[in-house]
Amino acid sequence: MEKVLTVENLGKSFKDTRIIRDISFGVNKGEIMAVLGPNGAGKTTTIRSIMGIMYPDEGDIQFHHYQSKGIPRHKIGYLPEERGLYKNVKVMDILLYFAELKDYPLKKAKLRALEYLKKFGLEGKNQVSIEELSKGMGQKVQFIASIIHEPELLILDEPFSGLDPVSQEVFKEEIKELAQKGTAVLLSSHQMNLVEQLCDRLFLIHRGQKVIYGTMEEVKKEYANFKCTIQGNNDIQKLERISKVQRVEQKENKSILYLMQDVHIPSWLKQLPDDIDIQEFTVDRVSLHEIFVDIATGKDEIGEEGELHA
Ligand SMILES: Nc1ncnc2c1ncn2[C@@H]1O[C@H](COP(=O)(O)OP(=O)(O)OP(=O)(O)O)[C@@H](O)[C@H]1O
Repeated sequence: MEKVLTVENLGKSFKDTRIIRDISFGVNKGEIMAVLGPNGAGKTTTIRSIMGIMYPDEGDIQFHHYQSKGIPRHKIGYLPEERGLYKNVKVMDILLYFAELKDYPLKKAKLRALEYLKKFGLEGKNQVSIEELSKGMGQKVQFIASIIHEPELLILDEPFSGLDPVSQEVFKEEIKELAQKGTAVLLSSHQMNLVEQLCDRLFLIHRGQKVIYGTMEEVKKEYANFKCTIQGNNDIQKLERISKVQRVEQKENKSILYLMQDVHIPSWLKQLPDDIDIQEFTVDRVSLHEIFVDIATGKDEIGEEGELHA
C-alpha cells in the first residue's frame, strides 16, 4: 500500500499547555481516514500542523517523499474548518483563482469546475457572486475549490457541518468516489454515522492523545460490544443480575442491556430467565457514536491500549 501522508510523534503546546502529544498515523493512497475526537481534542491543531499553518514543536510530517517544511502544500487539497470565500467574486472566478494558486492548467480547471457545479446542483451559477449563494451552496463551492487541482491528498476539516442531509449524502458519495480513484483522504467529523459508512480507518484523539487507531472493522470488533434491546415491562435489577450484563439503561418500557465483550450470544440467549416480558427484542453491536460518547464521557477507559493497526 502506497503511503501518501505519514505523521510521526506530533506534539504541540500553546504557552505552557500541551495540546497534542505523540500523534502518529498514516494515510494511504485511495484510503479514507477519519480523525475523530470531542471538541477541543486537538483535531484541527493536527490538521493545521500538516498544512503548515502552524508549526508543531515535535514530530515529523511526510507527504510522499517530502518532509515537514519542504512539503509542497499547494499540491494538497484542503477544506479548512473556518468557511468563507471572497464575497463579491463570481463562482467561476474564485474556482479559477484557486486553480491558479495551485499551478493547475486553467482550461482544465474550467471544465472541472463546470462538471462539479453540475454534479452539486449548482449548474448555471458560475457567474453568480458568492454573496448571493446560500451557506450550503457556498460550502459546495469551497469543496470544489479544494479538489479543483486533482490533489493526491485531500484534507477535509468538518466537511459535513452546516449541510442538510441531502447535501451530506452528495459530499459523502463524492468523497467515496475520489478515494476510489486513488485520492488519499483525511477528514475530521462529528457525524459518526457518516464516518461509519465512509471511512476505512479512524484515529480517535482525546485530550490531545491517541485513544483508538485502526480499521473500522477492527474498532468495531474490539470496542463495539453487543447490546440487547428489550421492549417490555421489566425490573431493572432483575435485568442487571443476568450473566454477562455490564450495565442496563432503561427508558419507559425499553431496556438496553450492554453486554460484556466475551459474551457468546447463542449461549447467552439460552440462559435468559423465562419470565422476562418481551414485546420486542433485538441484539446488535453498539454504534461508533456510542463508542465515541463512552470515551468522551470517560465510561470507557481505553488508555494506552488503543493501537489496533499502524
Ligand atoms: N491558537 C491557539 N492558541 C491557544 N490555544 C489554542 C489555539 N488553537 C487551539 N487551541 C487550543 O487547543 C485545543 C485543541 O483545539 P483544536 O481546535 O485542535 O480542537 P478540535 O479537536 O479541532 O476541536 P473542535 O471539535 O471543537 O473543532 C483547544 O483546547 C483549544 O483551545
